[in-house]
Amino acid sequence: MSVKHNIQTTDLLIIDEVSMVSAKTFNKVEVLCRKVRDNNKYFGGIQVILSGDFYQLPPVPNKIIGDSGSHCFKLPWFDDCFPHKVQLNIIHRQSETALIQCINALEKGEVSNENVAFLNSLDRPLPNEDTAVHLYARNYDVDIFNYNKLQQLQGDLKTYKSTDVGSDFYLRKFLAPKNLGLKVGCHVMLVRNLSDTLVNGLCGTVTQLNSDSVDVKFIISNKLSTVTLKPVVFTTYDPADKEYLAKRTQIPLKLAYAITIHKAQGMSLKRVVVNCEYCFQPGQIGVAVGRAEQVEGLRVCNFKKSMCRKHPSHVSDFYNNFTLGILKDDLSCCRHVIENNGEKNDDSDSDDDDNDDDDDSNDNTCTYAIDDNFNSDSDFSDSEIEKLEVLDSFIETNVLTKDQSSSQAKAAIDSVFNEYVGSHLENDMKSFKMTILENFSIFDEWYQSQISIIEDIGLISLPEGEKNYTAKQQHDFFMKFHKHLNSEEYVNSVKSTISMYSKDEGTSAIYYQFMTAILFYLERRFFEDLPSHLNLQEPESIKNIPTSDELSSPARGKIRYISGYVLAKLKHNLSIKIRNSLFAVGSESKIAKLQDQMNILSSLCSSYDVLLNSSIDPESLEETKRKQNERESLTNITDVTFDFFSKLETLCRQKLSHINLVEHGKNLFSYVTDEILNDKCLFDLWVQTLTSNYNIQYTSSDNIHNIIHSITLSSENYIDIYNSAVHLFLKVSFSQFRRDYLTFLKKKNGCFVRCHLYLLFFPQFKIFSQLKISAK
Ligand SMILES: Nc1ncnc2c1ncn2[C@@H]1O[C@H](COP(=O)(O)OP(=O)(O)OP(=O)(O)O)[C@@H](O)[C@H]1O
Repeated sequence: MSVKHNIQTTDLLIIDEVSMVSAKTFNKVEVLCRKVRDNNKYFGGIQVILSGDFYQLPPVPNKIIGDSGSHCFKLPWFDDCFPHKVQLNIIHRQSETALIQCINALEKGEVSNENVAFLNSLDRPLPNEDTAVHLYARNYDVDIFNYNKLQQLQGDLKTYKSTDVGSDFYLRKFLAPKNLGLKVGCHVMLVRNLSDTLVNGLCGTVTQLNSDSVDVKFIISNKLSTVTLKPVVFTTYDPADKEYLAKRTQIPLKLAYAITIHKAQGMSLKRVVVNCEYCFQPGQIGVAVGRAEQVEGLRVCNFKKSMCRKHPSHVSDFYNNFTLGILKDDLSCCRHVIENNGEKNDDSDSDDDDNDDDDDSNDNTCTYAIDDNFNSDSDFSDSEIEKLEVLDSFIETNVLTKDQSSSQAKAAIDSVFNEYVGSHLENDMKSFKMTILENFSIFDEWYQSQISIIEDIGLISLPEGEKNYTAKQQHDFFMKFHKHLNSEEYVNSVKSTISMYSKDEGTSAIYYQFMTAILFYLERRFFEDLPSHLNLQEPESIKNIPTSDELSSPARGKIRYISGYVLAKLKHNLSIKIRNSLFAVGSESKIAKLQDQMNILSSLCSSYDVLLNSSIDPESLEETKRKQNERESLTNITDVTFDFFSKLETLCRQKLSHINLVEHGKNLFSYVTDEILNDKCLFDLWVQTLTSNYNIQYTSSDNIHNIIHSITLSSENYIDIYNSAVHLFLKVSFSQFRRDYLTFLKKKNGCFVRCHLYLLFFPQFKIFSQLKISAK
């Protein structure tokens, strides 16, 4: 049955676990129902019941589709559409008072010392712990636990390899694994809705492994049934370009000895081990502990009071304003007509009540992303997506026209985005790029207007038909272009365009940077043919470089912050490699090596609260915390690790100098990388750092061969991580140098406009190899 038919014939829609449904998704569902049913009542007149607990897990933000993860009740039309709210006060899953009280406290983030003592008392082995479900915050830990568990199970391992098409970025977000390793008797979970009874999240046991299918025993409606599962297609669809970003064909199963807390929300579990490490969301530990039915079947590991976060105040406000409202017998009170409310709701990207202004700009648009983020799998089958495309005829979308100017605009977006790949702004820029493409016409309008402004400036300053422009003509152009950049008209045009995409002040500055980079891209098109032998005055050395000891606490805090980012990024990359290798044929030694690297990286980090008690430099920690926007869950480095990175920072500042820039031009980055990687003192410090944090693991029963093997492996890993950590840190330093250099030129050099433009046009200082700059 098609999705469209389902929407047209539904009378009552029940949405459970609504705390995890974002405002953006919820809004799209409302618009879709209204448009498909061609009925102007909320949800096209479908009666909607929401159930859930907003003190449980909040929605997962998805930057790729511009979803900030706001709660659905923040939508401006929510109260109008849902006038009746009912609170269920009787708890049936648990009966033990201490447990119930503790779950409530955890969900609200108001944990008392008694609660802490109670939770700590639950860190003991369970009877039959082998049969318990283990809950973790991160997919990585879940996959590793399942991998180890399957290795321990008797029997032959069979690996089902997926068939993949598309980008790795999206492929790794599918719940169905790349390599599905199974043994007869293993515990698995269905990761796809296949029918009314075979639903996403259903657990069972493998009974037979066939060449291209798997037999699984499930309990369905209190009866045991064996089902043969064949591969199905998982897809991620890009509504802006109307194309698939990724497709994976795989048997819709996943090992289920461990699952994420997100996946477990809604379950009741008889025996459960909750691992609190890396819990970062408000309500997350409460949800995990709340899965247990009895204290007897609950183990809680690695709990710390500091992990309990409070929900934002709008959640408690929501409950404080709870009211049943006026309930009419015929329920006509629940079927409002939208027209009466001034067309409040459309499918603009607004996902909270601050964004009402956006509405007119996007009237009647409806795009929908099939979004496979880390805990929610697409429930649409492949053929259903094709059917969904039919809906486009109902809905006037801002679809990209394929005319030339639009494709040029897209090329501009791609080119500018590429400048940020690998930088700390990459994710933000990617998210903005996706947002633009979703609602392309807003950007395109701005883009076309800027083209005509620059063309005007060009025409005035650089007469058509001339082959070589004089220095005066070029100067004239640069000055006018610069004047435009600083004009109120330009600033307002960018601001108003951005405001149609986002109201979040935190991201606006970054988006502003993106739009201005687009302008430089446009300008560059005029100058591709210009002779590039302009003379530059030689600037003085940029600034004095402080030694590690002279660094101020904000500077130390910044080094901690950047190093934390570098290590987090390396850990993330490693976890992707490990997850992709699990169960791949012949990958055991590779996995062991990568896991060792992960342990080494972890040994360089520490949690914020541990650091606060142990660090000799609490001042710089405060600064790091401020830079991390009060988010203590981000990666922090130990004091010993700090010593290494501050030495690295000093070296970077010494090597990234004007003299080296003049000498090495566009090869500056690779020159400095080689120099630093070959610095013996730095490498010595690295080895000291690692050996003081990390011990090579071997047991007393290991023979000498095994011990030497471990040492060799660890030494290789030390070098691998050294290379990647230095390389990434240097990239960050390099972009900082670029910014400092620009500022310097702006202040000190009369030709700053020219430099400024060239520096921005030619990443990696390419232009300097062509310019005649001489060192003193
Ligand atoms: N009225 C009832 N009488 C007896 N048992 C009930 C009743 N309602 C629910 N239960 C039992 O309580 C347990 C929890 O129910 P349910 O999963 O519906 O709660 P929930 O509020 O959705 O929980 P959560 O949101 O934490 O997942 C289940 O085992 C269910 O069978």
